[in-house]
Amino acid sequence: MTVEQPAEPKETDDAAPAALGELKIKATDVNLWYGEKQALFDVNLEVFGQSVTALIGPSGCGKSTFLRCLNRMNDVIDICKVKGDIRLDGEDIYAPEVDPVQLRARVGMVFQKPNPFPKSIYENVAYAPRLHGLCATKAQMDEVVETSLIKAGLWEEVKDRLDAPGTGLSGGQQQRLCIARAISVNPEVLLMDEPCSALDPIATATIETLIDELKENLCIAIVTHSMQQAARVSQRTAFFHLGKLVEVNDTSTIFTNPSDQRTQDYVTGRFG
Ligand SMILES: Nc1ncnc2c1ncn2[C@@H]1O[C@H](COP(=O)(O)OP(=O)(O)OP(=O)(O)O)[C@@H](O)[C@H]1O
Repeated sequence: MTVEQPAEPKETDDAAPAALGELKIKATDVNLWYGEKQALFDVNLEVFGQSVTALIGPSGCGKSTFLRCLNRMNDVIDICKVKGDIRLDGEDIYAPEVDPVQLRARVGMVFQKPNPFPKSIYENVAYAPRLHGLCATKAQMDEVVETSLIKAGLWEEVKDRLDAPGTGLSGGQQQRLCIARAISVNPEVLLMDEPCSALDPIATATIETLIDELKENLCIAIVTHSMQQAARVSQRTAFFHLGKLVEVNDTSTIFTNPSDQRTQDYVTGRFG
């Protein structure tokens, strides 16, 4: 993947209420191509801490592609080229000196399909802290594993079987295990790409409650196909269409009084 910087990054004109917390990520003029095909066009978006930003829009509009720009997961796609400027706490995440592995410890990700490693529950959570050398002793690691599982709302269900395979858990438990794995290295941002699409309504409700709790200490960006979910879990919503960010605003405004007709049509179910 190659990355080019725009000559003069433009300011975005999003005004965000102070209640959303500090500006965490600022994406300016992001354009992205898969080979010859352009998938993102001049996307400008600010993401704030201690809040949830939902990315919505019809299938193929670029939501997941944009989300993957935020922790450089697109780097692994050879044909992918990103142009633009993305800053985390003011630092350019595409700068040559930035190590993508370190970046992904700060900006964790949870995927659509729960994907625990074929290892024990304990080892799933311990993997990243070990990779990053965060724990000097077994006792410290035990504490990180327990704390992460508590924060992910899974501890009570698994504390007596930490050596059992993570893949043996139910789908909803596996997804919470993946969340525990992602938060085990204390990320500042958590990216969630349709985290509930493979789950039943009860497991979905559990994850949504968890998202609400996690946002107290985390900046969360979530891609969702469910407008009900976006309305339930997010404070801000960004509507994408054909690779463009059409509008972003507080969630209630997007759902009740959007400024663009395309947003109106999408949130009222006229297309998508
Ligand atoms: N690895 C890839 N190689 C080539 N094209 C891709 C790749 N990933 C995505 N695309 C294309 O980029 C565009 C945006 O895809 P993306 O998955 O980001 O959309 P999306 O809004 O998340 O869609 P969905 O809601 O269906 O998941 C689509 O046209 C898709 O076909």
